[in-house]
Amino acid sequence: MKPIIKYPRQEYLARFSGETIDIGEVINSKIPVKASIQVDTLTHHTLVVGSTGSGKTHTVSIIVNELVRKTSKYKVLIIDWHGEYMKLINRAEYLEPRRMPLNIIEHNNIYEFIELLQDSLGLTPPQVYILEKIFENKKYMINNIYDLRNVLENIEDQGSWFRESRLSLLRKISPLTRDGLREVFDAYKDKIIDYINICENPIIIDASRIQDPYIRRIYVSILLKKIFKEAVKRKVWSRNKLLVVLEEAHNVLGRNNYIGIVARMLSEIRKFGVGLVIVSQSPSQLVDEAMLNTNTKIIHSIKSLNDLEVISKSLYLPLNIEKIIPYLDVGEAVLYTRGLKKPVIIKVKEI
Ligand SMILES: Nc1ncnc2c1ncn2[C@@H]1O[C@H](COP(=O)(O)OP(=O)(O)OP(=O)(O)O)[C@@H](O)[C@H]1O
Repeated sequence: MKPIIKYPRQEYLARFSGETIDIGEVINSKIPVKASIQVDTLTHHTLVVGSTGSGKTHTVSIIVNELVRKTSKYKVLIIDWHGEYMKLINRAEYLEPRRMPLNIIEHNNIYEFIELLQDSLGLTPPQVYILEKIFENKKYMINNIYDLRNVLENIEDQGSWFRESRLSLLRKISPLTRDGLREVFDAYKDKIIDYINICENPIIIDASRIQDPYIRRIYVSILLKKIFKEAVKRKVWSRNKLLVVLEEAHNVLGRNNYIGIVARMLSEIRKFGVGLVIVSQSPSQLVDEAMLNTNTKIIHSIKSLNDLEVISKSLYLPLNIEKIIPYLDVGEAVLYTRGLKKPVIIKVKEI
């Protein structure tokens, strides 16, 4: 049973510059005040955490809807892990992954592709070696994942270690070539960047349509890599910014299973106008970069001691706020963002 909790009388000391979006109200403040986030802060990344059912998806939807209502400066892409956003986002463009297929083998970026497979499929050094040798050999014309599978099936073994590693590599790659995935991983050219640029409304990519979470993770990682690389290479979102919502972020930014290229880009990507909203149930499972590189933090109710400890340490939370976090009601959260002197407890508004 929830104990009776006395919320502290809150002093709201804020100094914002530029445009802001309102996401709710400060609870128990001396005078009624809106809980706001500076629009410019969004490219400095946002972390939204909380136990299941605490209100994360709802809060992210409010941020997106308010942002789109307030300014046309941002494009929005939601990578929807569980397919929860469609009904919550105003005027969203909804896409299944097979309508946004990815060209996963890019010859000018082959080592990055191998690294990404290494992280997402858990490849061993011999398996990485085999992939490098295959791609370095001009004899093989590999344009898609099916060509790669063919080469792996037919390449001559150079000893027993090679055979063993080749076969287990084949077992890891084969799920990507299953029926129904051809449209997802076999694009001649990626359409995602052009689509983001022409689309006026928030885009939701419903990753949950890829049923196997192992393959979903690979799709999401490759999608993020494409967006980040494009931002760095062409500075496409330097003026028109892009907000990317990454649900269930521990799947690609998990402490023990992160995708290296995505984690590394967290600190860099803001310079190129891309802001991430990292959403997860468990902050303690996330790589340190996710805590360090997020300027805005929204913490819904958290029950686990490990998670509480990570949050308290990174925000220097005062004890009277820290001890309330496990008992916050659905939709209530601790907000800390640039422009606020100290974290405040808020009630996120209804949709
Ligand atoms: N601020 C709010 N005002 C009113 N209702 C809310 C608010 N926040 C969340 N809810 C309701 O609480 C329920 C759970 O919210 P939500 O799905 O956002 O939680 P969650 O943390 O994303 O859960 P999960 O981790 O399971 O996806 C939903 O029915 C939602 O409509």
